[in-house]
Amino acid sequence: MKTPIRLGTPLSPSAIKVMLLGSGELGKEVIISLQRLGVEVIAVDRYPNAPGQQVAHRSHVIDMTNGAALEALIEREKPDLVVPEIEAIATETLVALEEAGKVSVIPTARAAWLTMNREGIRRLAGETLGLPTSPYRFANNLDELKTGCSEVGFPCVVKPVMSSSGKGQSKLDSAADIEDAWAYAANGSRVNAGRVIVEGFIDFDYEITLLTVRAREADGSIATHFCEPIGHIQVQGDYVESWQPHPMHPLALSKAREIAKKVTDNLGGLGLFGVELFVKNDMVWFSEVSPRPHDTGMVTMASQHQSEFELHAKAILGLPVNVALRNPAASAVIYGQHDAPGIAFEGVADAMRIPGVDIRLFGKPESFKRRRMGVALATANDIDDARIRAKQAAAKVKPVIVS
Ligand SMILES: Nc1ncnc2c1ncn2[C@@H]1O[C@H](COP(=O)(O)OP(=O)(O)OP(=O)(O)O)[C@@H](O)[C@H]1O
Ligand SMILES: NCC(=O)N[C@@H]1O[C@H](COP(=O)([O-])[O-])[C@@H](O)[C@H]1O
Ligand SMILES: [Mg+2]
Repeated sequence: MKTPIRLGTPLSPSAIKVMLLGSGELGKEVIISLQRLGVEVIAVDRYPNAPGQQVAHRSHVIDMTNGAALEALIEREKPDLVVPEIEAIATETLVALEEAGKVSVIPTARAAWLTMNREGIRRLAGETLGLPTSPYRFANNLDELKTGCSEVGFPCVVKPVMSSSGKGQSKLDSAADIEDAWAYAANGSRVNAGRVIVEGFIDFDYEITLLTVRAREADGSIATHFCEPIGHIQVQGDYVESWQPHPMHPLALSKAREIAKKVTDNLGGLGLFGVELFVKNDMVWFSEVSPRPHDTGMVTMASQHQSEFELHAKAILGLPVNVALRNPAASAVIYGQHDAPGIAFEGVADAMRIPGVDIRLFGKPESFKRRRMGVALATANDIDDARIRAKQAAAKVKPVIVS
């Protein structure tokens, strides 16, 4: 199916219909951007009233890892574009539907399939493209994990091959940690328990997300655009703070862009990618890539003229993009802090009184202690001040249980 270049009227025969597979906080912002262009949006997730479903034209709740259920929904809705928003999708079904010419997947069904599984993208990057990565092994059981750890060496990091936001991930300092890591990975896996990657630990100076956009040019070709690097801090494999622009040595920046270009060229299609890289001096390692907006990229809602969500929406529709920075900014995560449905948030006004601060609350129907429920955004003259403001603002927002 060709990329639409003519926009329509939603809920009419001229409508451009886009189906989001996954409708969390990232999808919600993509949907808002699509809505602004009069696109008809169908939001799908595994539970009702997901953030993006609250702002879409209509929504469906299905098990997106069930290929038959996914195919039936796509056949029924006949979207022009299918936009994966999470990894845990029956991506082999998307590959088959795309091959049959029944649907167009963003950026491509193959990209969604390869990046759903750490093995797919790691072998592509490390073995096919020859990009620098941490040393790695895969394991299907405890014995294989023991062998893998001894080959990779300590410290190392064990992760389920299918998981995100640090779920099931642990750092191992010695062989004494292997059994716990295996059990933890089996619990944290989103789709299939039982296969893990063990990666050598990279003692990086800092890590970045390089948002990379493949967008249509006036002559019909596809050009690659790089946003300014986003620096971030992760705790237990989950992002807690990000900022843009992260200053980089020119050589490291050019290596980062070269890696991002190689991997996104191979994945192909149109849209925004979050390329995760580790940096030490002028050495750069590829870590992983999301063929979609990235959680650390929420900072772009405050830092860029066009946020990563607007860039994704525009690029997938075949429209031109502007990746320019507007001003330095930072983001800090607001966790639920309680296990409860329908929580409330106090202190939002106090947070917003900090100069340059804005708050986003995602509207997730149920809170968990470590579930991301909102984000504080802050602009400033430099990233240090922006980070201070964002963290202060996030700390002022108090999730409370409503009895
Ligand atoms: N090999 C490694 N060496 C050093 N740090 C690592 C390594 N692998 C992961 N980490 C740390 O853990 C974080 C999360 O890892 P990774 O991105 O692989 O997990 P994830 O579950 O895919 O997270 P997300 O879905 O949020 O991107 C990294 O951003 C980095 O801070
Ligand atoms: N690192 C990936 C990431 O941040 N994905 C974002 O989190 C949502 C799931 O949140 P939940 O687990 O709270 O439902 C996803 O739908 C996506 O928006
Ligand atoms: Mg990651």
